[in-house]
Amino acid sequence: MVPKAFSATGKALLAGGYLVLDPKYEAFVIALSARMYALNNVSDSNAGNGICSITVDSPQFVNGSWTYSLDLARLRSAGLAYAVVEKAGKHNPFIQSAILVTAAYALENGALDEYSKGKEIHVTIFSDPEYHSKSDSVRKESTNGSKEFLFHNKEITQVNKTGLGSSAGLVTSLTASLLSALFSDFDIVDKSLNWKEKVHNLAQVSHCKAQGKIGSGFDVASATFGSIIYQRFSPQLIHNVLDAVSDTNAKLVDLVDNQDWDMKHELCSMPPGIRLLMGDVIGGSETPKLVSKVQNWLKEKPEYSRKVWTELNGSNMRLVEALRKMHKLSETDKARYAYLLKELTKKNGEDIANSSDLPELSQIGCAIKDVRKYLKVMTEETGAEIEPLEQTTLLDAATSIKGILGGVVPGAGGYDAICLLASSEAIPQIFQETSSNPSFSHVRWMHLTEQSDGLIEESYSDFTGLV
Ligand SMILES: Nc1ncnc2c1ncn2[C@@H]1O[C@H](COP(=O)(O)OP(=O)(O)OP(=O)(O)O)[C@@H](O)[C@H]1O
Ligand SMILES: C[C@@](O)(CCOP(=O)(O)O)CC(=O)O
Repeated sequence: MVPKAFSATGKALLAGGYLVLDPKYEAFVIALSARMYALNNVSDSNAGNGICSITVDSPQFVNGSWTYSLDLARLRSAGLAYAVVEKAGKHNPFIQSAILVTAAYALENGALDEYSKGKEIHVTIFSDPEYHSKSDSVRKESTNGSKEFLFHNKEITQVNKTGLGSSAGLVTSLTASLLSALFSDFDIVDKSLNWKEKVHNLAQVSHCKAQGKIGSGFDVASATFGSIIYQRFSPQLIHNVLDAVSDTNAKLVDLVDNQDWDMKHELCSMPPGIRLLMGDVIGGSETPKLVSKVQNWLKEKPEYSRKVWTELNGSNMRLVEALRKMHKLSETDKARYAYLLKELTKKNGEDIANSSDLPELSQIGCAIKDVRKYLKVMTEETGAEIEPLEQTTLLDAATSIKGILGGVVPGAGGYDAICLLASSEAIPQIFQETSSNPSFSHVRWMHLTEQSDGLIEESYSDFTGLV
């Protein structure tokens, strides 16, 4: 087998936090250039017959190696939970789950038979620098200089995360890498083979299993499909598979290959010349606490909360529509488009929202203002710090800088990050202005760009010197 490398993207949920948990509403997820990579290799092993060994190495972290033995006979008779064991008893729920679920799918499709004679699959994981805090780390680059990673002197569980969805990227790229080692016809480019959908479905199941809950799945969908308008699948689909014990493998294959997931992942990207600027805010929030406060509010005030959500959803959709219109204009009227971009570098978001002569831009600015207005209502109503005062001050300060259309707290909100829409041309000027502005002293601009594709195949040789 020729070794292959796959990568999946990180994410920012620009619009649709909380609402995305309900299949009624749509959300806008931007895929970001922080990628998680999974490189595979298959070799003969000296393990006994009927045992397949899968090792996953994550060399950027101390103790980052997990080896699982798959007893294929037990896998058939007793099911997955009893047949996959990490040799040293080490725990990485996301890696274990991806192996378990992918192996069950392969077993049921006869793709593990060849491995029963003792073969070893080896996967090496790399993650781009923006996923984790940089403290106490050493940079290393590949021989051709095209990849550069941080090597930490701590275990993965001890390194601070930046909230870009490392587990979703890991599960998605690892699933692709394993499937590519197991199925000779694995191909994510040829759409007719549906492999990308299969990676997505398997990764959703694995991610839910590892987390012990069924989330909205927007992070796995965007890690696979890229920047998208996302509408979730029915949680019952995955419930049924996770609940089944003895007949899981057949149910899993049916879920992955035959069921209608009835979800939306429609490609949607930023208009050219407008960029998403992510600021990592020093501090942090606990998403589950915020979510549970919001859920209490939905129960306590069902009618009022629905009204607020209807308004918030309307604002989210106006933002998506205004961005789409700009995109279209960039193709149909290049001169007008260039003029708008020039004006954006000269004006701030507050002025733009009030500019009747720039309706294309002011629609974006007004939609962002409305999104924030309703997130603020939710903040006050629920007591969850979704857009807390400190973030309001920061976003207002950003909206008064030339070149910035406006910004929001991404995802569940809180103190983690801010997400701004800015003119690409104005970025250097924005960096300069904010570097001397005390309002931004605790903001670190992340070096990220928007990605249209989520899961892609990488060139293996780009990692020479690192593997
Ligand atoms: N490079 C990696 N190597 C090995 N395991 C990893 C790696 N990156 C992430 N993981 C696994 O994912 C876990 C982190 O997942 P978690 O869902 O807590 O964070 P996240 O996905 O980055 O955050 P968020 O959902 O808030 O964006 C780690 O504890 C580890 O089990
Ligand atoms: C609150 C929620 O809607 C978004 C959480 O997003 P993030 O983890 O803050 O990026 C939860 C979810 O969709 O799983």
